[in-house]
Amino acid sequence: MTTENDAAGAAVRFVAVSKSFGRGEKRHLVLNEASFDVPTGKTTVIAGGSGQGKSVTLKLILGLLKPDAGQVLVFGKNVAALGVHALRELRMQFGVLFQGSALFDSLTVFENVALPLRERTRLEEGAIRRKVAATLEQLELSGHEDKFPAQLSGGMKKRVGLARALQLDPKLVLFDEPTTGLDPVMTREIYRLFEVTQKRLGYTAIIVSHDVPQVFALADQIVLINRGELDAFTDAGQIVDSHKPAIREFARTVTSPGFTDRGV
Ligand SMILES: Nc1ncnc2c1ncn2[C@@H]1O[C@H](COP(=O)(O)OP(=O)(O)OP(=O)(O)O)[C@@H](O)[C@H]1O
Repeated sequence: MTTENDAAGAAVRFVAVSKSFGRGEKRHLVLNEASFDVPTGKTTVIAGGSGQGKSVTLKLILGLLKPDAGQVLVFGKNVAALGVHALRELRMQFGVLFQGSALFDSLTVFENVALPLRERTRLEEGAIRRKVAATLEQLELSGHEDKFPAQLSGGMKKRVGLARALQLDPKLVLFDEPTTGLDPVMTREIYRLFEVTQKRLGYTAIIVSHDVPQVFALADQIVLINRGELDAFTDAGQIVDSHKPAIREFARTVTSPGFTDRGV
């Protein structure tokens, strides 16, 4: 039986989690007794084909969806069992960067990044200004404080989104397709800045991405989802050895020397 103490060392733990949508013949099983741990302070990449359950996995962690069976433990807490207040407290420790960057068009770069500090802390204006300036510098956005999102390139918008996600010093940062719409150069740039900030701040990162196999280079752990099956690996080379047929099938769709060398 799983207890909260078992989760020490794992920021997130999925214990035999099942999730489906629809009923009867239309029932669609997205996760079938899926289990994996997200190690604290490390980077876990979640990959899989379209519609395989990557975003559902993130939503279960955020408490936006509840499992049909099993448990999702975040920092040792069963997310589905938390009340509104406790869930809000838990989410205070999360940073989130989703596809569209979700910037407010009517706010400047500075105000977008300052928003979480204004809404969720009691910091004084001077402290807010110093903190935002420091983050903008880390993300190479100094000098752009007074611009509006419409004046920014796609890559800059993502950087502003990342700056905002990091404002509350999160312990866990969730990235859902952080490079959507970016060219390869900007994509590399975002992942470079991700690595810089993660090294500096030490947060646990979960990245959902289609940039396979490129994104595997960032991963301490790779979680693959295909046809309801989920398997976790510490090295891309191990994927072909999965005992789960649906995962081996997904590996066949991924072209990289790591796979082809192994005859997949
Ligand atoms: N609220 C919902 N109601 C019904 N079905 C849903 C709901 N959320 C997700 N699904 C279904 O669950 C499956 C997994 O969806 P999910 O968004 O997690 O896929 P994904 O792996 O993130 O795909 P993509 O890479 O295309 O974003 C899909 O078939 C989707 O239609």
